[in-house]
Amino acid sequence: MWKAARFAASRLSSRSTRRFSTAIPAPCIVHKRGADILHDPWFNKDTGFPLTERDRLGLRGLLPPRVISFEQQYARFMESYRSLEKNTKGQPEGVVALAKWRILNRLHDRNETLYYRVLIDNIQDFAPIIYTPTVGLVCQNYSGLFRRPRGMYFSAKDKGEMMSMIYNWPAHQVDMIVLTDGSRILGLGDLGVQGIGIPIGKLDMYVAAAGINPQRILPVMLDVGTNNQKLLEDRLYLGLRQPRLEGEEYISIVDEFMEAVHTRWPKAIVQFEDFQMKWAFETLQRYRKRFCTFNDDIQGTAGVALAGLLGTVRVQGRPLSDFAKQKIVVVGAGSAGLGVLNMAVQAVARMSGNGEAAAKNNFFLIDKDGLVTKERNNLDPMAAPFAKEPGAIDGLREGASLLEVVKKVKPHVLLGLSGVGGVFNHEVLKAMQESDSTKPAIFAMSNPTMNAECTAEDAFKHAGESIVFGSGSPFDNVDLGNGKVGHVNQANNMYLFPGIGLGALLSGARIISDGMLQAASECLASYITDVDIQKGILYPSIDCIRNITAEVGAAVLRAAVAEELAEGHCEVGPRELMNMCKEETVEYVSRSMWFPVYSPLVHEK
Ligand SMILES: NC(=O)c1ccc[n+]([C@@H]2O[C@H](COP(=O)([O-])OP(=O)(O)OC[C@H]3O[C@@H](n4cnc5c(N)ncnc54)[C@H](O)[C@@H]3O)[C@@H](O)[C@H]2O)c1
Ligand SMILES: O=C(O)C[C@H](O)C(=O)O
Ligand SMILES: [Mg+2]
Repeated sequence: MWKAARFAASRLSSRSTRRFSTAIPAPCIVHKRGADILHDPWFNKDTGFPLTERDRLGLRGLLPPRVISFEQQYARFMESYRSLEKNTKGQPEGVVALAKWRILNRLHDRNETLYYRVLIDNIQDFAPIIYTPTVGLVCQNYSGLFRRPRGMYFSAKDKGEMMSMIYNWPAHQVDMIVLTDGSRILGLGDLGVQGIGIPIGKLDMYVAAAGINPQRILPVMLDVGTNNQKLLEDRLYLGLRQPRLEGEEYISIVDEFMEAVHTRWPKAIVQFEDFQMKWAFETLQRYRKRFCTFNDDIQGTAGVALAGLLGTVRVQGRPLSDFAKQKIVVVGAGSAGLGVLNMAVQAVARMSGNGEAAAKNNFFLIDKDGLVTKERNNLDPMAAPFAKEPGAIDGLREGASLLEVVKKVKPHVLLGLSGVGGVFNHEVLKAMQESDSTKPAIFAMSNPTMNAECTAEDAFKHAGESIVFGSGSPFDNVDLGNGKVGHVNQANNMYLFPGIGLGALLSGARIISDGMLQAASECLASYITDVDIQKGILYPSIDCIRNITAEVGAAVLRAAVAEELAEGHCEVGPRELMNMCKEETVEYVSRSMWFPVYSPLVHEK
């Protein structure tokens, strides 16, 4: 439905933004003419070009004569989307999902203003298409789906060329870059160049949730080869047909890219996404003090999970300080699982005041070889701090199975970031009924849907109706009968990364500190009201993602100011940022968000 009120509000807010004019550009005047404008999705208004613009931009005769309003165009698109939904009813899920992705992608290719407007207004319906889970299917089928390029591709063959290549990007300013090497796409593994779908989807969320101007986003693929044999043998594969670079060769490519980006856009924020674990940690350590960068899978996920864990304590009706007493089993010792453990342990240490060593006691880490203990051969240095003394819990040996651990530990929380669908099987879920909590939490955070550790339905069916449930990809709420509903929370880093990026951008901080990330997580945790918490709701509805992002962005910005990292953005300097109270900061962040409306393309005479 057309959101007239919001439309009016956006116009009002863009007027009042003048005070801090940052993200909203002056009326956009185009230098292109005729068909070139119609083929440029940023400027194109399709049948919406008014007659004056048709006259002065050489468009007369290139369009049917009737001028259609933005509202009518919007309604027309939604009508075709709804009829596609109707016509594909009963067809296999994947076929329907890809058909929906195609219709949205065609609009994205043609008319960005209309695309982002329908995305923002229908985020609940469209996020599962442009983001997880459909984006996973899109990446898997990318070579077949490819029509037009989006973003930039830097390959191992471009070594030595990146500094000049970066100037091939047509936009003068870039604020937000999402970068992948395609090595761990969701739980789907190495998809090589096909992983570009992930940066595209994440940046769509940046536009929808954080109001980053889509002219200033850049999805990037670093193609250093692939170890996926099937892709290497696929004649349609569009990436380099060579095994992945390793060691120095690999890192020199990433170094060159980071230098090139920093040279052209020193203030751009680079989000690392879906890198295999070794490079995720290595690149984070290597760049986080030199560039404004973060790793979403390690740091964004950690913040969202921590907010969910704190919410769980509230659902149990206990004071937040009881978080230190929660026994938490983390399944998956990769970039995401270890990121969560690091942040959660720091939070416990802060709350209990007993230091990090003691804080680790209640956390248990399981990977593909079972319980991680100090007896593990070739113990990964990143996992080592969380390895248990063997026998620390009666009878639990190195490599104990998930079921054994759950039965012995009786955890308050079972949190999966393993990428393995169904690993929380019926037995494991049943064992959670013996948890020491009356309202245990089960987080099946792996993506996409088929990689979730369990389904929502199975969780409520086997672990009991009193559980709190979260999943990385969306599931429908579960009907428990007698009018009762098992609430499904989407525990996905989409609740934080847009606010982290936007807050960092507007603060003008040179780096993204732990304090800024902690502020983001705390802000999300406190967003939920006690009334929602009573219903097992840990995260707000995605429908209000812009409001959440404004709050999170403001929290990040204020943390940057408090740590004296903020250098300001555009005309808003550090002193002005410092003088803003909390409410003014939230207002500033909200008003800096770009909102899709057609801008005039010619000066009024
Ligand atoms: N919900 C979110 O916001 C979110 C964020 C980040 C990652 N994820 C998901 O988490 C998953 C893992 O991501 P990652 O970056 O940590 O991957 P990763 O490859 O770095 O780590 C995967 C870990 O799972 C372990 N594992 C594999 N099989 C297992 C099994 N049968 N039992 C227990 N552990 C097993 C591996 O040993 C490894 O430690 C992916 O599916 C990803 O989509 C979700
Ligand atoms: O992409 C997502 O939906 C979340 C996360 O970044 C992931 O890698 O699974
Ligand atoms: Mg990711």
